[in-house]
Amino acid sequence: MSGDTSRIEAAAPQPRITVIGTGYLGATHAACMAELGFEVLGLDVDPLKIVALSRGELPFHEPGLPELLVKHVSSGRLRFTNSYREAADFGDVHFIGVGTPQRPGESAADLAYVDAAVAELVRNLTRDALIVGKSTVPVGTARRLRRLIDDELEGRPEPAAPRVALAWNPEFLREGRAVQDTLAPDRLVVGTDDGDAESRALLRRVYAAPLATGTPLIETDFETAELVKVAANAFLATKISFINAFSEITEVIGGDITTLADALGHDARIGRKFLNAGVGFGGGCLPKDIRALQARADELGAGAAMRFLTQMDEINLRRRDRVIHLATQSVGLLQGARIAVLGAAFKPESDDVRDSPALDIAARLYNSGADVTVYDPQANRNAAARFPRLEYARSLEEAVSGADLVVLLTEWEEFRRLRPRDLEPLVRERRFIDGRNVLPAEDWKASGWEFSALGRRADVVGLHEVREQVSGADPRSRLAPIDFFQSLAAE
Ligand SMILES: NC(=O)c1ccc[n+]([C@@H]2O[C@H](COP(=O)([O-])OP(=O)(O)OC[C@H]3O[C@@H](n4cnc5c(N)ncnc54)[C@H](O)[C@@H]3O)[C@@H](O)[C@H]2O)c1
Ligand SMILES: O=c1ccn([C@@H]2O[C@H](COP(=O)(O)OP(=O)(O)O[C@H]3O[C@H](CO)[C@@H](O)[C@H](O)[C@H]3O)[C@@H](O)[C@H]2O)c(=O)[nH]1
Repeated sequence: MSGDTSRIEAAAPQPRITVIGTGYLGATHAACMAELGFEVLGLDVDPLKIVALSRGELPFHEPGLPELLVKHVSSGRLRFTNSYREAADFGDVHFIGVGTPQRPGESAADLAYVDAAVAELVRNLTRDALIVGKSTVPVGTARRLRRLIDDELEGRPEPAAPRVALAWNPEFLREGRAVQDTLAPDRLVVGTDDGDAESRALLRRVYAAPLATGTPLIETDFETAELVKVAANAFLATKISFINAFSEITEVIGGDITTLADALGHDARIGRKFLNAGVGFGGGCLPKDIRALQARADELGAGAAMRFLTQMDEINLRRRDRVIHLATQSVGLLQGARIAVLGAAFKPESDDVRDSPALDIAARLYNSGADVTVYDPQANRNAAARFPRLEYARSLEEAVSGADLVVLLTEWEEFRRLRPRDLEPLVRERRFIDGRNVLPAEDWKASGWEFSALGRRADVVGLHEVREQVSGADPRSRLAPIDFFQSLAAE
């Protein structure tokens, strides 16, 4: 892709670009725009982020991005600021990539950051500009922002009033593959009002490089563009929950969930991707986006159509309960058990712990009295900021030392390569739960491990054996075993 940039550089003058909000999405977008040959200014309200980025230091983990950041900060093509005035004076095209998190205690998205960013930008604009929304928003947001922009401009003296256009260009990048997904996306979607030809033409110039290599471009209205984004995430979440729903069946009756997924995936109409059964989806996108979609559909009086998403969410969250249940069955009593949790990020190749199944499970095990040590190759710092009371190990070996149970919850390559003999000299008990279905169960069982995985019938000590273990010499037997058996019976 970078091979195409010389042609773009030659075609001066290029529009100057600002990216407002320099988190996972915005920092990636800004660096990739610079890679495509544009002069770029990134803006964020977080002063620490701006200081770090201006020094060429990426404040999060994303493969390939540090190199691009250093390259373009050094060349001067990529700069960062916290001044809206500077951004408004600089840019022809302003991408909005601020957060749209779930509102605390509600399902709906919090649009306060998007509204504030657009309002602040427009307030400072004295020249014509195209504002391009990239944040994931509920359908109807762009049309509402159009009115907000018009209201903001109303009353300005005529010669000074700039012309401000708006387009919606949702982002589909995945964390861990953000650079590739931005430079060579599967598709580009651009929503405009009334077929706004000028904005479309400008964005075709911005995206000339990916378009030249055949990236499909879908030019449509605001509503369709907004909906493509949330529909894509809803579909992906549904695929994951679909296979995980079958896990609940195979866990009872037997069967192999991975073989089932492989067999389904051979049907080209279904496809194998996103059918990996395990502890399910987390992160800063899929969970909040399906909840926000359900909430928006409810507001629009179309809630019944999206009700299945609530079920997808429930299936997803039940996977976390299943791990707690397996862990309890395995160690007999969580109170005092030493549990090593491998993984804290919501997925490998990311340090993002937003709504991470791994970290949620680790915290729940801890809250049930287990002595939990977490190890993640990249996310320990973010995890510790969220749950400072958990223990964090600097290595896999340190995490599993003396463990009564090892639980794999994020499938980093380092964990996928694990073999029984790597852990045997370190653990206290040979017990393993594979929460991502990435290890060969038979090898572990053959080495004498009690090994269970999601989507497979539990192969852990049964209730009878648990009873014996707890009433035996184990000091944990003093911790209310009666309550424990009653709670098991109640399940
Ligand atoms: N992370 C992804 O993989 C991804 C992919 C596609 C879409 N999205 C969407 O992109 C948006 C951003 O997600 P993210 O993961 O990058 O979030 P993030 O929290 O990493 O980054 C958001 C940034 O916006 C900044 N910000 C907040 N208010 C601001 C304001 N008024 N002006 C300037 N900066 C402001 C924050 O300080 C933060 O740095 C969300 O809508 C998300 O759903 C994210
Ligand atoms: O078969 C699978 C695939 C994924 N996951 C989990 O699903 C979550 C999301 O994974 P992924 O979609 O790869 O990560 P994100 O970076 O959150 O990307 C999603 O969310 C982004 C933000 O909206 C979109 O831009 C992307 O297209 C969309 O894939 C993670 O917890 C994964 O562990 C599974 O459990 N099983």
